[in-house]
Amino acid sequence: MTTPHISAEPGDFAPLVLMPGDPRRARLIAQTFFTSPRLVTEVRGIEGYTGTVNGTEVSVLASGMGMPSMSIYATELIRFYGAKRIVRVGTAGGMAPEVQLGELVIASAAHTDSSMAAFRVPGVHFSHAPAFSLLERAVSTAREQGIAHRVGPIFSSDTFYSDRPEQTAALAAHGTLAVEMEAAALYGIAAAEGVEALAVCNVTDHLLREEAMSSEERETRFEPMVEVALGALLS
Ligand SMILES: O=P(O)(O)O[C@H]1O[C@H](CO)[C@@H](O)[C@H]1O
Ligand SMILES: O=c1cc[nH]c(=O)[nH]1
Repeated sequence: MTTPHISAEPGDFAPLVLMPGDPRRARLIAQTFFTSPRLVTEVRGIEGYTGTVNGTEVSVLASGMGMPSMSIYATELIRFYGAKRIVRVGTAGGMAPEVQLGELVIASAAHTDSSMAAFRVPGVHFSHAPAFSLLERAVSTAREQGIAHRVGPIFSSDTFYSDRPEQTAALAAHGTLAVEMEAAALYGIAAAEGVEALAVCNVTDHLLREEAMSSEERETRFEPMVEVALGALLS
């Protein structure tokens, strides 16, 4: 059995899955952290690998960019491949003034402008939240390993090139730490499907300041983020 977007066979994916947006980051994560990684899918260049970490099977699958793409891959992973815990390992732009490049943001909630949110529970402004168990373990791992991090709400946006500085200011004024483009969809799908999800993001630029990592740094500076994500997934 394969799906329209994943060519893996049943059993090829572990129940524990890391999801970066970027397929090259998926490959680098597998090469860096997994013992005996094997490629299990590469439809559309969206690479997925399964290997072991400290003897436990773990998979990584890129989500692509944006909530429609994340929704396709997360739904197929859960419904057809038995994923039970998914941790997004992404990049994000700082929104709150205190957020610094290179820090991790562990998302305790995800606001969104996605129209998908309006259809999740009709008539309700659905709250997109992670599994507390994953959140708690991620925070403990970051603390134990001395990894700079912040915990709080993020904004999952449908727009990368936003022309609405007033929206950024208002979100920051409401305690929003950073912006990315997938976490709310993952949290909504996980809630609907009865599985656990979390997003941990590396801050690679800042919307209020002229600061940004290069595209190479965005792709390669992921190790603290993955350590924290694995701490959450494997405990
Ligand atoms: O680095 P990833 O995980 O792709 O995450 C962020 O980067 C992309 C935009 O450059 C969006 O997918 C956003 O969510
Ligand atoms: O979605 C994203 C990701 C990184 N930086 C941003 O500004 N936006």
